[in-house]
Amino acid sequence: MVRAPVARGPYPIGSGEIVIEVCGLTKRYGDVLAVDDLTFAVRPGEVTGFLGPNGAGKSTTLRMILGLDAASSGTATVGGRPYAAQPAPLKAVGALLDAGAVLPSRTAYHHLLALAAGNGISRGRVAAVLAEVGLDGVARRRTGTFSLGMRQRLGIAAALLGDPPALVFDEPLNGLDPEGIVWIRGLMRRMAAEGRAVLVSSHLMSEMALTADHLIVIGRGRLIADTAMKVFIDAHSGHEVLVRGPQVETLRRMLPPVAEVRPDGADGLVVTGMDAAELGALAAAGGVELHELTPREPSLEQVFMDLTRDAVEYQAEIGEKETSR
Ligand SMILES: Nc1ncnc2c1ncn2[C@@H]1O[C@H](COP(=O)(O)OP(=O)(O)OP(=O)(O)O)[C@@H](O)[C@H]1O
Repeated sequence: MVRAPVARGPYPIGSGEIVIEVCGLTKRYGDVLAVDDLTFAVRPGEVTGFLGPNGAGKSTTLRMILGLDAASSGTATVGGRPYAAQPAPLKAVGALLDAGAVLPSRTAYHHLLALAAGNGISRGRVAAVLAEVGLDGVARRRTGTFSLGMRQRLGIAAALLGDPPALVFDEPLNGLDPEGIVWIRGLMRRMAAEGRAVLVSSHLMSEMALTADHLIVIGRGRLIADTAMKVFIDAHSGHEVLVRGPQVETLRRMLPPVAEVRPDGADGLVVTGMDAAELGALAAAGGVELHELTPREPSLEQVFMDLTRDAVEYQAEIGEKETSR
């Protein structure tokens, strides 16, 4: 399938080219299988949401992509090479993993300048990325005085320093105020529109629904879903109708076999397999009095929780065993 270009930018867009590729990736920590035979690809021009409950293996996967942890087996590559084989890593992939990992006595400018010098990046890029993240006014301040939101912006400036075609963000919205959240969402969208591949982890579906074009869901280190966000939303929305009234039992007996039904309180039914118009018409034809007829969409958060329930229960069991020791 040929994908339409989403915007002009310095990177190839819509070619379907894979920028980050994970193949059979596995990581064991002693008895813990943190990442289990994971395979997925991150494409340019898209924000790919990397979603999973706490402990699912997201950070471990990102750390292996970035060469910070060695895989037990399998491979993770950026632009076709493992991170360790990148001639200029900051020019291949920019990452925001831990916004706190900055010397507090250094100014923002000198922090970025040291990174640039170590990676063969020009001094001019430092000023450019400080402006991009809105820190140019505080460039000469020590980072120890920065708020979490400012440290997060500095971490993103560092990620952008090498103007890389791939960006990796681990839970970048954690702890941010609403303004910071809106800003990072906008930045991720902008980076993708420029043609970069953006991989961003989160444990909240609601965040991803607003930001990501593509979704990779993991649980217990394993792949659960790898799908376009639109396909995911379409597949999981608009299938329930709540019906209320004094004669819902009569309506229940009139329903065709395609309808599935469960009670909701004494006078309500939740019907799947028929839309509100079909149900309303059926009730009218049968002379059934209705007091409510409401299409309901399960929240994406609910769908995500259903998808990953087994993984979460597994984690809870482990937790219980550990605490009962
Ligand atoms: N250095 C380590 N040593 C031992 N076990 C580890 C180590 N790092 C991670 N783990 C375990 O690997 C599993 C996956 O952890 P990971 O941090 O990758 O998950 P996550 O999806 O990023 O979770 P969260 O959303 O809580 O950050 C967990 O069971 C965790 O306890």
